[in-house]
Amino acid sequence: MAPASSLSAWSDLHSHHESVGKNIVLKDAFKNDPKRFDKFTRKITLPADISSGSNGTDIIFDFSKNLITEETLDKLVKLAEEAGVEKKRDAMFAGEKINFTEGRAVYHAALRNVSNQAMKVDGVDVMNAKGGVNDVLEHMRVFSEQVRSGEWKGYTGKKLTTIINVGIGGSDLGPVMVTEALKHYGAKDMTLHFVSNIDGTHIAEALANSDPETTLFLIASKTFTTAETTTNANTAKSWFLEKTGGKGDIAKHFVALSTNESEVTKFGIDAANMFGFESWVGGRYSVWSAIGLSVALYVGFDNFHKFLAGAHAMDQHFQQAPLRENIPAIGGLLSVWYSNFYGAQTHLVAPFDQYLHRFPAYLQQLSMESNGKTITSDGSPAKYTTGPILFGEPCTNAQHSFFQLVHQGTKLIPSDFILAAKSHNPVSDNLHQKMLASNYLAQAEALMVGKTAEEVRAEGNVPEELVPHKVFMGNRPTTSILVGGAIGPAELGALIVYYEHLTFTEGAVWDINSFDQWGVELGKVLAKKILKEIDEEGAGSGHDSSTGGLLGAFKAYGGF
Ligand SMILES: O=P(O)(O)OC[C@H]1O[C@@H](O)[C@@H](O)[C@@H](O)[C@@H]1O
Repeated sequence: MAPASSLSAWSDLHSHHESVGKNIVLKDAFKNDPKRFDKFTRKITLPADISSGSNGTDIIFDFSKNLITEETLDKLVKLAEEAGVEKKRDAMFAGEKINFTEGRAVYHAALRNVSNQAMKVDGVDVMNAKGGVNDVLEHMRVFSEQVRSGEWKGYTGKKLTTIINVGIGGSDLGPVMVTEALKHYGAKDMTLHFVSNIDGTHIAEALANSDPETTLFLIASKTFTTAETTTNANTAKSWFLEKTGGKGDIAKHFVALSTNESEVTKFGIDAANMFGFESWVGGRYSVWSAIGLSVALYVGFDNFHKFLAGAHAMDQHFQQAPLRENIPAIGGLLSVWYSNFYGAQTHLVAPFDQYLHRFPAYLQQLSMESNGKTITSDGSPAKYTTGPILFGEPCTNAQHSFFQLVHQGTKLIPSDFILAAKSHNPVSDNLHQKMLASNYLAQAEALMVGKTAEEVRAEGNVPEELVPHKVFMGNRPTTSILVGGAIGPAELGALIVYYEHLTFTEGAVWDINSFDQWGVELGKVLAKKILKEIDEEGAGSGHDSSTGGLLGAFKAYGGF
């Protein structure tokens, strides 16, 4: 594929930005067009049998407070067509090896293919093959039901009620985020810990509160070679054997979620207690795979299945909807519009939902590990900016910390706000929910309308020198996502996949490989070398004076 900047739609968008885009005044656009909300809002309805309420849940994506006209949208769609977004999407769903730097298919959609459509990689039916998607799901169902019912017992015959997931990156962030998001559905007698950091504090704190007789360890690692995970897992194993006086049965208390059977058995976990997946599942897309076992254990397999089904519904929408109606494609194209034509560097995602408090952290890996790339498909550096810096926190908290910059800073920060119409906790007669919703609406409105100097003056009693400080520029774009019910497993699945395919669309336009992550390697290699040097005499070799100086100081202060 050609670099995005060589496409005719790209230059066309540049002229369009000059003549139209940069002059759009959103509040006027709304005044001039009473139908603007309808024109730029898209909706997906999830099937009733998987939705959190008794009717199918609508999820509304209101794109109308973005800096676009109908013409802009047409031109962005043209860009997607010229960049081959649909062709690339179809290649992904056909199991082609679109991860071209690793020679792999990108097939996480197969993991949530609950309608069991034929999906093949290299001619192999990944759904029904022995050890394939359906077999692993069945293994997860049986195991999660046994643990939840107490039929699966620890070595002294007790039910396992503490789950410690040991994993990092995609083998941590998805499970943490989803179990937090679905806490309302979680087993009340279960305690979950997610240990990821190599900082010994993380595993120590989890173990300090755990009883080896009732603890189940999930060692989650696609490769089973990640230093943090293998080290934490070994520490957990030693603790378990020590606490049980060598009588603890590893087979009853340790399972592995991985693609690497030989490393799993080397670690001491029986292959029968391994939940597998394939190399075509990228780490940041692995919550749908065996890596999601903690989710299935916590919320039950039926809910895990609904989670997959909600994701599948968004997959089908992405596959079938024409680009102009295609929700994730529009999200991705807007990101390109702001990144490449307005010079925006960031993408804020703020869920007005406490259960979604780890959602932005999850999306950081999804977006930035996927599209934090410079090199395009022909090996040359992109002549344009690529992946934005994604950040966020739940609201209303974020409003009281960094929203100052979003409202009055010098940067343009395209923002997504997410709200569920129904709360799982309608306390104080829904007062909290109404206040939450009023903030969700008010923030997007305030960012758009701003406040002029005249309006500040009209408030009265404002000394003239303070007027400029109280002005809000406004015209700051937001996308408002409204879940027309509560956020249950299916709704959450669909929301995640919206961001997955948004990220896909961005990468497809930018002509980069969104599916490798070579950028995480260099630091790992250097850390290995330095680890050895900590145990050797001196301050290492071949380092710059800063690294060498700090290494020496660390050893001196730390007593190493
Ligand atoms: O699941 P494992 O193989 O332990 O990898 C954990 C994480 O490691 C990082 O370095 C990246 O490669 C991530 O994409 C991955 O999710």
